[in-house]
Amino acid sequence: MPNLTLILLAAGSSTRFELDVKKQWLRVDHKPLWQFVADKCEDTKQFDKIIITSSKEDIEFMKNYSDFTFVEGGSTRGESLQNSLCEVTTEYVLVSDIARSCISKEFLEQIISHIGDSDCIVPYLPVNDTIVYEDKTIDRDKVKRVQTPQLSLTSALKNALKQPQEFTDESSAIVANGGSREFILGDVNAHKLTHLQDLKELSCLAAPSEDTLSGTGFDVHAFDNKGNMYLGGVKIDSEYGFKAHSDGDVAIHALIDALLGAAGMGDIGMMFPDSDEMYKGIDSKELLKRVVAKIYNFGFVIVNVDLTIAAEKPKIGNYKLAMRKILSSILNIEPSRVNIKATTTEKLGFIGRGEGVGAIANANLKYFDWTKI
Ligand SMILES: Nc1ccn([C@@H]2O[C@H](COP(=O)(O)OP(=O)(O)OP(=O)(O)O)[C@@H](O)[C@H]2O)c(=O)n1
Ligand SMILES: C[C@](O)(CO)[C@H](O)COP(=O)(O)O
Repeated sequence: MPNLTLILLAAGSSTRFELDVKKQWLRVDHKPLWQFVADKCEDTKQFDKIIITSSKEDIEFMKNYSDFTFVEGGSTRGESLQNSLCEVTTEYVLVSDIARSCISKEFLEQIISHIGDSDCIVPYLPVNDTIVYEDKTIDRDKVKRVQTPQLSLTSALKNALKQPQEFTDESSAIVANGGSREFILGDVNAHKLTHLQDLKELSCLAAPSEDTLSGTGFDVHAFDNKGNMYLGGVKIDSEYGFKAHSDGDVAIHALIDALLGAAGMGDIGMMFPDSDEMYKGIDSKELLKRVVAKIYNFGFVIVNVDLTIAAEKPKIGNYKLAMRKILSSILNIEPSRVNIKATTTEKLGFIGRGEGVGAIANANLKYFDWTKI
């Protein structure tokens, strides 16, 4: 095995992709795109270590999927690279964009076979179109479309990145610092996923699995003799509220846990710790909105939810339709896919004694089907 670390840059915000789902979280069968790429690279058995840079909000969730080394990225590709390089101890480092999702084993091996030939080995594609630069047609044979992965001498890359300016690829930084670069022929399959239409160029990506993922949630809150009462996002006509760190909307809390459960994203306490003053008295609809945004960002769509509110008091019947409407608008699904049920506990237990309210929720998710756009 060469003395080599792989850095996969995946901390971008996917802005130009223009969908709720971040491109790194599109599913290829059941794997997120970033894991699909990383597993494929790992299968080559060429790397001492594989580092994945990721944004702060994605990193904890990524750790649930695999054992790669995860490093928090920065606000630019260059910053993300710098952060990852701190973890590199091998003589050479291969850097690639996670967005170059169809790089093949053969292409990786081809690049690695040039190890030591230069400070940086750079794949490129020739340009076949006429190129006009500032209204002047220039010699296209002198123009190259630079790709990743790029193979660098780690010390040369670390030194090059000490320069103050921002570079769009590794080789430009190394050359600007007086280092050497060798171009090798690139691969059309290393096409970068930037815009939606790029998906058409990435034929290695299998459609997402059609699995339905199901989650449950359960929560209880005791009554408090003061405050407002909210249930299912609706203000209830009541002289008392709930004891809670937030507004105590037990139905939304159960729903959040059902959604997080279906997505494999832990629970409400992990996401919004009740030790955090930031969430004191917070409107639970706000918490639900944040969870829903993450669910869509991470490549899921919500199929339906079903909520049961167990309460001796207050009576829920007159509020069910309002709950259905408000929750469906937050979940971004049809009201018909949000079911609200209410029950008593036949005067049994703390609910029966009228000490508080319990709620159970179920949520079903599917993977966002990017093949249908
Ligand atoms: N702060 C950043 C910005 C980008 N990248 C990574 O660098 C690669 C190239 O960036 P690009 O394809 O432009 O991805 P995004 O930055 O996510 O896209 P956009 O510019 O549309 O937001 C991607 O794999 C991206 O995840 C990164 O690790 N850290
Ligand atoms: C490094 C790179 O992939 C080479 O073409 C490219 O510069 C990075 O992509 P970005 O869109 O500029 O972030």
